[in-house]
Amino acid sequence: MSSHGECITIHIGQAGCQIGRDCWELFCHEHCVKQDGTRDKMEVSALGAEQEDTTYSSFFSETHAGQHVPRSIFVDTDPSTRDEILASDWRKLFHPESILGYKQDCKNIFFEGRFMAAHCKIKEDVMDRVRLAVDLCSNLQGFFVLHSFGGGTGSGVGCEVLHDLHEAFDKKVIFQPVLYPSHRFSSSIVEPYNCIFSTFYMRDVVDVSLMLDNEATYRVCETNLNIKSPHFTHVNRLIAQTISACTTSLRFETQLHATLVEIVTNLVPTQHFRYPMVSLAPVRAKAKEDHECFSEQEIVTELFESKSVLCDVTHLKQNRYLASVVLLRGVGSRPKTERASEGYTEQPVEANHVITALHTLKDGTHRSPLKFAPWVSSGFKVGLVGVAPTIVPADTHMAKTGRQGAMLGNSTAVRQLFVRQYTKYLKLFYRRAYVWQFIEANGEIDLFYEAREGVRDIIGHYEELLRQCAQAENERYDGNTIVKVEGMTSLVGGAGTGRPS
Ligand SMILES: Nc1nc2c(ncn2[C@@H]2O[C@H](COP(=O)(O)OP(=O)(O)OP(=O)(O)O)[C@@H](O)[C@H]2O)c(=O)[nH]1
Repeated sequence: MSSHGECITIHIGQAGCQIGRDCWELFCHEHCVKQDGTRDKMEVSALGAEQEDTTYSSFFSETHAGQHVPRSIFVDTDPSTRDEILASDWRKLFHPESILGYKQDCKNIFFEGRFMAAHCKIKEDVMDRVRLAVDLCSNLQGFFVLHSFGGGTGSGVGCEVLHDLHEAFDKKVIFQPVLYPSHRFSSSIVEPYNCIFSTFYMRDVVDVSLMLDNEATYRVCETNLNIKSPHFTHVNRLIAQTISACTTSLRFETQLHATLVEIVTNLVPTQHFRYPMVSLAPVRAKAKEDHECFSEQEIVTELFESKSVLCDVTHLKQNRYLASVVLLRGVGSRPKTERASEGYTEQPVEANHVITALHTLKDGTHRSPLKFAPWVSSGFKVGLVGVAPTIVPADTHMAKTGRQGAMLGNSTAVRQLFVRQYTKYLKLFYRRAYVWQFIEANGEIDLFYEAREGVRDIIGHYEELLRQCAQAENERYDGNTIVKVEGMTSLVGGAGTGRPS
């Protein structure tokens, strides 16, 4: 039994399942679970203090045979995802019936996904597996539902599953890491339709949508990991590392608690603003492995820099944070003169240092201070775990560091993602381009208008919030950007950030 309560992960569609596989591979390495699901006793005892830590049972259930089974469900309409998992080295890890595959994909169409979910028994199958997984929990915390908004399965099947999940377990947290379609790296022309429908239909059934996109993740792979032309393997490993950093306080004994409920409570001031971005730091190339050590101050500062954020937003400093959750893990930094072999003793990350670092960032004395909405007085939730991050052996690009942090930041900057997809949607819909395919897949033209209005409302809430911030700070909102009364500095200007007409 887990002291924190259990979490069930659901991976939907190709992107959700592929990233899910990488997440579980990493979790297994972190908790010394081997490919066949047994725990490596030698590795566990080498970890010392971690030996007694059974918190990992929040993500793994243990059978009488000593097998550790992920509390997870994989579902894709395309049969190849299931076949790939069952042919991989990790096939013994997963319960075979928790990997669901069907006959054909959803052709990139949201309504096809919804139709298949209802008529091919997909959501019944998923909910059956969910109920079985819930029966194995003694104190379920909630669900992680990982999928993309660009494909038909991730969006359409995801939407149906989330509605059922919300209805059946309305008291449990639903935490949704979302791969939002990105500016340049889209794989289909109808992604804006899928994305706007998903954003609209899932807005009331999920507690938190953690926004990630391929564009920013590719950029971090290129700039921080020095990978010349990254592909999904690299991107997925980085996303898995980020999700791992976001869940450490749920899987390890903590020095400072951050349960799923606490994370959501602190992060979401109102239901309108529940789209935090996420960042990971430090992310360094292997070649720099022994050349840097990281203090709490450095990690915290880097977490709030736009180069560390895994969704493609600009003008971070000119936007406003509503809340943020900082999750740090690791042992002491490794100054060059104090290598382990030379009597170096491990010091856990210090809670006081982290909190001081956060306040320095906020109080205006820092070289690039953070700006919160004027009525937010504290704004930080901190979680700490004294276990160093792990890199999977196959990852030859990322340096192993003794410490790592993730930041979930609820910022008005996220509005840019909605605006970009909304603008693309309007351009396509103005010409009624590709609409017939959505209608043929059981969509209705009215739903296009409804979704458009719904997402416009979401964007409108962020704009109203910025207007209120401007008023409270004695600045001026000019209908599109906010300008300083003195000095006329643009607050939210920049390409792709304005509101579409
Ligand atoms: N990071 C990452 N993105 C992916 C991966 N596979 C697909 N994507 C992105 O996800 C979006 C498409 O979603 P998919 O998950 O492939 O599609 P699906 O949900 O399976 O839907 P259908 O193919 O229509 O059944 C595109 O923006 C792709 O660029 C992956 O393994 N990793």
